[in-house]
Amino acid sequence: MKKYTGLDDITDLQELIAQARELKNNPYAYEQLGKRKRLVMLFFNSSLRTRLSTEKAASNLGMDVTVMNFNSDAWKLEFEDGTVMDADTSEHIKEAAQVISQYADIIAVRAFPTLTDKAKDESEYVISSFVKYASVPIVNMESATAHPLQALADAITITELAKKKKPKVVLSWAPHPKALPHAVANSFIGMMQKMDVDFTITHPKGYELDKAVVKDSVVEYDQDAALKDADFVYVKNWSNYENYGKVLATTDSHTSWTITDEKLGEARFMHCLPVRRNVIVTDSVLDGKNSVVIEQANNRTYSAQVILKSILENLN
Ligand SMILES: NCCC[C@H](NC(=O)CCC(=O)O)C(=O)O
Ligand SMILES: NC(=O)OP(=O)(O)O
Repeated sequence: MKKYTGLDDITDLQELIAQARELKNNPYAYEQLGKRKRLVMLFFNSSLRTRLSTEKAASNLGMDVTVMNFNSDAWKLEFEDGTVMDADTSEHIKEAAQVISQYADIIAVRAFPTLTDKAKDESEYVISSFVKYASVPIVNMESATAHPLQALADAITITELAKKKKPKVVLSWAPHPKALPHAVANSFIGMMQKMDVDFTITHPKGYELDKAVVKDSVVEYDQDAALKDADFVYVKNWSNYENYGKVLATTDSHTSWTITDEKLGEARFMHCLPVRRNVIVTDSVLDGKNSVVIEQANNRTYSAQVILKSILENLN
C-alpha cells in the first residue's frame, strides 16, 4: 500500500481483515519492520481513540512516533496557492509538508471539515495538499469526508462477531445537539458496500447523504422497519448534507430516533465513539450486553497496525 487516504486504497479487503486479526493475536510479530522508522501524527482536531490506538499500532511495529497538535502548537498553515500571506497564516503547506517529510517515514493527518463550505470540504484540501506536497505516504486519521481507519476497524469487528454468513447491518442516524461531520457515515457506507452484508441506511427525511457515497444502498426512512431483524446496528449522527452543516430544528420526530433497548432488540450496538449518552443512545443500551463499542475501539489498534504494516512493506 502506498498511502491510506480512503477505502479506494484497499486492494484486498478480506486479506487486510485477516491480517489485522492475525496481528491482534500476535501484535509483535513485525516489531522489526518499523525499526528506525518514524510516524508523525498531525492533529488539527481532538482525538482519544485515533491518537492512542495509532500510536500503539506504530509501537507494536517497532516504529518511533511524534505527535503534534497542529492548531495549538504549530504555525497556522496556508493552503491556497498564490496568496499574499499578510494575514494570519504563517507558513505554506508547500514548505511544511516537505519539511515534515524529512522527519517522517509516514505522515498521518486528522483534519475535520469546516461544515460551512461544502466545496472546500469536498476538495479535501488539507489531506490532499499533504498528499501533493509530502514525499512520504499519508494516512487519513479522519478527514473532511472520510474516516477509513474507523471503517476498517468496523469491518474487523463485524467479521469477528457475525454469527451468520451474510449479517443484516443497519446504519441509523440519531440526534445530536452539534453539527457533526459526514465522514464516519460515508466511510462506513463505503465499507459495507465492499462487504458481503445485507445493508440498510435509515435516517429522517431531509438527512440524505451524498448520492455519490450512498450509490444503490437501500435507504429506509422508517427506522423501525429498517431495524427489523438487524444483526448489527451502527449508530451515528451527521449534520444536514443538502442544507450543508445545519442541525435541523430538533423535533419530537428526531429525538425519537435515539436508540433504546426496544429498538435494538437482539442486535449488536456499534458506535465509533465518543458518544452522547441518552441523546444518541440510552445508558441501558451502552451498558448492556449487546453493546460492542469497547471492542470496536480495541480494533482501532489492529486497523491502524495492518495499514502501517502494509505501507512499511512498500517503503523504498
Ligand atoms: N472520530 C470519531 C467522531 C468524531 C466526530 N465526533 C464529534 O465531533 C463528537 C463531538 C461531540 O459529541 O461533542 C464526528 O462525528 O466525526
Ligand atoms: N472513533 C474515533 O475516531 O475516536 P477519536 O475521535 O477519539 O479519535
